[in-house]
Amino acid sequence: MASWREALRKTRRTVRRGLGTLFGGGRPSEEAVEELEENLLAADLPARLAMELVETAEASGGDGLREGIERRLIEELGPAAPVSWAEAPRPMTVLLVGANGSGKTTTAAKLARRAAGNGRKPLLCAADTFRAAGTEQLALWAERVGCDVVRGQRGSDAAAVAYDAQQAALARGADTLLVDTAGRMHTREPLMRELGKISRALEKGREHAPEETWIVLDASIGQNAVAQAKFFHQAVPLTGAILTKLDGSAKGGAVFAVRRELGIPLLYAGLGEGEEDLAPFDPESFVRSIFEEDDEGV
Ligand SMILES: Nc1nc2c(ncn2[C@@H]2O[C@H](COP(=O)(O)OP(=O)(O)OP(=O)(O)O)[C@@H](O)[C@H]2O)c(=O)[nH]1
Repeated sequence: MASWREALRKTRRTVRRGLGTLFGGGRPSEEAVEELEENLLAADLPARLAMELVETAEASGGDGLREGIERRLIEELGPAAPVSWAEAPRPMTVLLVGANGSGKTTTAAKLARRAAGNGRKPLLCAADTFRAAGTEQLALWAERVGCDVVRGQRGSDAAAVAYDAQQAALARGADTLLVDTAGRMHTREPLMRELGKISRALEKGREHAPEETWIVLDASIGQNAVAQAKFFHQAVPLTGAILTKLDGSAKGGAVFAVRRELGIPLLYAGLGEGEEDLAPFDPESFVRSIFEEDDEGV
């Protein structure tokens, strides 16, 4: 599995660029503090938070500055909120939603693998009825992670496919249904309404379903992910967020806006394209990987 440090290389470089001796002890120079401010904003930290850290640096005598900043940021993210697969209800349905290409299909497969690794019996549902390729891709992933998949006909009703998959899960004794939906632009109202329809179809099939509705957000779009997620939240109440492609993004600071403004737990982070590259979101590993010097001194 990709490590946090490896994955957050781009964000770390953005944050640490040109900081020289800022974290080396000694009173920070004005230039170094200015550089810090620019870097934090470039890494897409919310401006409010960046200002606060700059003030901390200005007031600091230098000693323990990095540790102080890290502590503040870890506190800002709040405690980790890991998914407890052992304690989660059985059966459980998880609806995955998000924009085009945000990483839903890949994440669905990664989650199936995790669920299976934690003693559950997952079933994947391809409720993307727009693109045959989308369904095909999930089927390939399912094979790779050794999980069954239920798919609908192209052009069929996504809500009906999800309903049938839930019945199939009950019939086959699968306790964790992961429903992969088609990617959609948050501004396309009919498509957003379809999410509500899928969710209601699941509830019709089984009371309390879907137990979870998780949004899959692409970290490379930075804080724009927040606005996007708010539209989805209106269409279907979200219970958690997964941030993908942190490894390809220099805008990892967006995590703070996502956490604070959405008010839903950050469950997992996508740290690579492989089936194992999904890590329970860990505020401490995240923050430390951004500020700690790496082997190349950056
Ligand atoms: N580097 C990296 N790439 C990722 C991650 N998650 C997904 N991807 C890549 O992002 C691309 C899109 O992923 P998909 O899973 O197909 O996205 P999707 O949301 O299902 O796409 P649509 O169904 O078309 O909306 C693929 O090339 C994935 O390999 C991640 O955490 N890190």
